Amino acid sequence: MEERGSPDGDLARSLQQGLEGLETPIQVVLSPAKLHPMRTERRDTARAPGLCGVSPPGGGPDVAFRFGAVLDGARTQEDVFRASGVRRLGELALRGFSCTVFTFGQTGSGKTYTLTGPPPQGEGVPVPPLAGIMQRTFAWLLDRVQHLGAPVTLHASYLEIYNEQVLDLLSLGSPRPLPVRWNKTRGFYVEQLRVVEFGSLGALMELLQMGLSRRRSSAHTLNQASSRSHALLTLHIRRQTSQQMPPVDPGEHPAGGKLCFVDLAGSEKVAATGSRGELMLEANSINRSLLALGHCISLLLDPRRKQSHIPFRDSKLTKLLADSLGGRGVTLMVACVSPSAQCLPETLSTLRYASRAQRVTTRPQAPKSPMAKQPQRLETEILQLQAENRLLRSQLSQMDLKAPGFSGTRVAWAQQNLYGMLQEFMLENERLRKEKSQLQSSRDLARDEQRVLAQQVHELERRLLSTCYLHQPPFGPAPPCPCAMVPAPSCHALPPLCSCPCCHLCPLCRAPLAHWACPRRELHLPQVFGPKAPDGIPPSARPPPWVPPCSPGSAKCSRERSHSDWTQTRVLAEILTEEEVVPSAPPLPAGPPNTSPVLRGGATVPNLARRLEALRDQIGSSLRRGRSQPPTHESKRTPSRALPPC
Ligand SMILES: Nc1ncnc2c1ncn2[C@@H]1O[C@H](COP(=O)(O)OP(=O)(O)OP(=O)(O)O)[C@@H](O)[C@H]1O
Repeated sequence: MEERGSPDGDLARSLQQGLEGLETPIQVVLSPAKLHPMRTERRDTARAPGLCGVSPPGGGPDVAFRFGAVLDGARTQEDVFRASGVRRLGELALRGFSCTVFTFGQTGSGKTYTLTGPPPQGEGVPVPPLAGIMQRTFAWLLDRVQHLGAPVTLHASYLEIYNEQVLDLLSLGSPRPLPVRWNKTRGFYVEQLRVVEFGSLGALMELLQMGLSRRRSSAHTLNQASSRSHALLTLHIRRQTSQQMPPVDPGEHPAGGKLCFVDLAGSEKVAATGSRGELMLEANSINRSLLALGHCISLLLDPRRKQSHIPFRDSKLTKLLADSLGGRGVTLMVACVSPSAQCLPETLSTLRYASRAQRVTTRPQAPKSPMAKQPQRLETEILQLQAENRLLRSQLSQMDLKAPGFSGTRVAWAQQNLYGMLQEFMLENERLRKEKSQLQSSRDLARDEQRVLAQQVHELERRLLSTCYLHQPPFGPAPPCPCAMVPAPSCHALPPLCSCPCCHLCPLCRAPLAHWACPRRELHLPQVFGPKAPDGIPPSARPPPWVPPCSPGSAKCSRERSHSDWTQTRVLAEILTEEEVVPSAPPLPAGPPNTSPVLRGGATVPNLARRLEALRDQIGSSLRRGRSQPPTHESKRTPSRALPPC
């Protein structure tokens, strides 16, 4: 059953339609207490849905009030639960809003009864299930949570404001006063308040029972179980996502939606209740805080309220209700009045209070998380993609119509042609790849051959010089053979000249000759083959003396190596080494400068053949000269050096 004009029909609907952030009035429902045997006389009747009229005590016309819903005393608790709109607040809390339900009215008007049912029947006696709005909301909420797609974590805190002190009704030890603090993100909050996680209705009911049994209540004339404190039970609702769920620190309120039930202590005339002593002190404290609340509500009604200061700091109650009244919360007020004629002045006062309160507006706003924004962003993206899709489709259809050349046959022909071309390119590519690999292996082979030849040339040069030295009288006797010296490593292309270590030394400076590195060789060579340089070219830039003269541009100089050159080189090497030489490679193309081995005098591979020819001539003439001259003393002593026997 749902009352017309109730919050279920107005507030929540407008919020769901995306009016978030717009000014939203506090919703008020009127709930007269059931006729009590002690209090009879009269009852106010609801003349029309949401409308109620009260006859003033001094007579005169009825005063009419309109609220979201008016529930007469014949209604059951289930009716009240359904008509109050509290379920819609629960929905909003699940969506991240901060929602508050508070009962207001004079003492004994049924505030506690409306929220939690009859007072506890004793310590340890369980709270009856579904006794009041709170239990019904708990049951509904936990059922709702179970049917949500995403997991939800639920926490509860429960406090009372007694004599202007905040006490934790769920504290593990005896409750002690807690400070109320403020910061920019949370607003007012109670420091060190215990926040308990629960996962079942039973667990929540236990928390409720614990709080109710601790809450201060006393008996006075108008109520046998009068609450002496304002009680605030808050459910913290947090819908989990995979990314966000950091653990809640002890004493810290979890972020997310909130559903807060506030059972205000009733205003009372001390004379009427007969309160004395501590009861009177409690009554004064209750009245002061309710006055502060009324003052804030009056100021919030001021259209210039943005400029005016709202004194929320005047009491603990107004601090903790600040967000519900003037902030971003959604608030439902259940005004409770007694049908008793004796209470008419208080009833009128309550109705006026409630009437003002329902003109107070808030700007409900759920905290925005990146995940909460995601659905909106995705929706926008989908819309953009759909628009792009439409545009492309229309362009495609226009292209088909405007371009007759793109007929089916032509397209098929073009496709076939392109396929054929592609195949050809692939074959060509394969051919080129094979050719490239052959050229690379040929190049590697030629490089190896080049290296072997260069080593052979070096070795022959060394032998030639050694021979020349031993058979030239101007050099005099050869130095003694330093056989004790460690021989230099032999060339890998040619075997060592002989086993004698002297053969591995420069005959002029005695430097090791494994790589033909005598630094003074250039100085000695002209003396061996000719004392004078006719052209004046420095020895380092001059070709070796055994290279046949070659005029620039002559055919011999420019010609490339022929097969006969390679054959001669091999034959010469085999004559000298008496061993088979590695087969020759085909003539080399000129390679990049840094890859060619740089031989003495800048000679490269094309010169090798000429140099070998010259070497052959020189060795032949040296040997002939050596045979015609008598051996020296040294050569007699060390005949192996005159002509290395290899
Ligand atoms: N609708 C109702 N049906 C039956 N009994 C009711 C109803 N409303 C209130 N009562 C009874 O009236 C008495 C006073 O109610 P309640 O304690 O809820 O008043 P209250 O407004 O909370 O008072 P206080 O401000 O002093 O705490 C209780 O005994 C309660 O059981």
